[in-house]
Amino acid sequence: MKLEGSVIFEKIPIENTTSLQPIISVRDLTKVFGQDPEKALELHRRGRSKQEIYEETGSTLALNNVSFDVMPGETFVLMGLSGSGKSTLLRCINRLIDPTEGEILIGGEDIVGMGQEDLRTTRRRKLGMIFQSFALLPHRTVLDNVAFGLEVQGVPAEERHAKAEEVLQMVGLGGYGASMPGELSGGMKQRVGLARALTSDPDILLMDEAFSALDPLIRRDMQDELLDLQQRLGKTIIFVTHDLDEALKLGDRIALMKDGAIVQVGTPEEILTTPENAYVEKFVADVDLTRVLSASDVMRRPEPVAQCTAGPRVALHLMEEHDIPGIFVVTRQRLLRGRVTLDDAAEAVKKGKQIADILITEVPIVAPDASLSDIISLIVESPYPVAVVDDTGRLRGVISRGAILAALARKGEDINATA
Ligand SMILES: Nc1ncnc2c1ncn2[C@@H]1O[C@H](COP(=O)(O)OP(=O)(O)OP(=O)(O)O)[C@@H](O)[C@H]1O
Repeated sequence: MKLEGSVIFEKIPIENTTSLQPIISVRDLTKVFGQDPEKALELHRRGRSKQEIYEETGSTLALNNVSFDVMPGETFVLMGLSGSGKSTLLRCINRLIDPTEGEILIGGEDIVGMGQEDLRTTRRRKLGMIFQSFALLPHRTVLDNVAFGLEVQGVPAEERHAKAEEVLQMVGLGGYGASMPGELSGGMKQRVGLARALTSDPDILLMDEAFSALDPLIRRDMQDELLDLQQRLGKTIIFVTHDLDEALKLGDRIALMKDGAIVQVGTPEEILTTPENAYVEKFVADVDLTRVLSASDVMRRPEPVAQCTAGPRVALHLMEEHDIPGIFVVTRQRLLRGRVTLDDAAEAVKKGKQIADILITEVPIVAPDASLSDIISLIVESPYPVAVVDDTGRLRGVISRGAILAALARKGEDINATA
């Protein structure tokens, strides 16, 4: 048996995503509300602010040169304060609002220049929309609400009801088809909204503050449900929210908006740890990092210390020399067998045992993507550093109590350093 730390911790090749085409491409999108968009745009090109443009023309520059791509299967969150342009941007994507300038490609098709017939087809086949207000028809049953889109398309009753029943099951509302919307709680109503958007099996879900009207607990349930659905169905989601916690929880990437422009696009971690300007920094200042960081963010990569055949005396010497509190033993670079502490090694030397004889096998193990808030008590209570092991059994890293504090302090410093 060999004692190895992590000589083998080469980077795992990340799935090659460069060949993927974006499912949504937004380029230089601008929207002016009001009588005089030309004048407003001209002032905008001359560098006038949103406020100045409004004062001079009475028109509102709601979107200001917005560009971004969304990849298939991604949850892309539009976040920002009230009035920053999130809803306008979302509604331009399905053309509930016509942009003033710019380009939006959905699956390579230009939706801005599309005629009404093609637009209807694209909306039906590719885009599902979910609103904060649920927008259910109060005098129709849940089943008929969910089947409504199919009914409009002329799908026969039996077929559309079967499909509606299937999606109701999917969102956890099997058996509620005969209920009326008024009999349902807010969370259930929003499940109906979700089911209705899913009936036509669109590639893209556009969600506008979809959970904002719900009680906090129900809201959390719905967020979990959405993550679960997304995992199962692989939809592309554009999710509008003004709530940073929600954005951090749901978003693969987040676009932070201000005054109609995107101020930063990045993963939740990038937004938190490398804010591009003072506005983003202020926005994320109060975030609880333990909820965002995962085990792999705070773990220390284990170093190889010795061959197992060297015996406990060598291990003891190396551990003392390098101030290593303990070693994990890894067989064939994969299987975590357990752990030897400095005391154990000293004991083994005294008794002439082999390291293999004194392995502690009940080592706490966590997954690399476990959130720090979920594992923090385990780490604090564990007498040993916790092992981070991936689903192939490979030891990816080690988290000690000190490592958490160090990581949190480091993230804090990173954030301060970018001020
Ligand atoms: N139909 C409209 N006519 C005129 N101005 C509008 C219209 N819709 C939105 N606006 C303005 O455009 C700007 C962006 O509004 P938008 O609703 O997109 O922001 P938001 O970030 O979604 O805000 P909220 O979270 O409050 O909905 C705001 O200044 C708003 O007043």
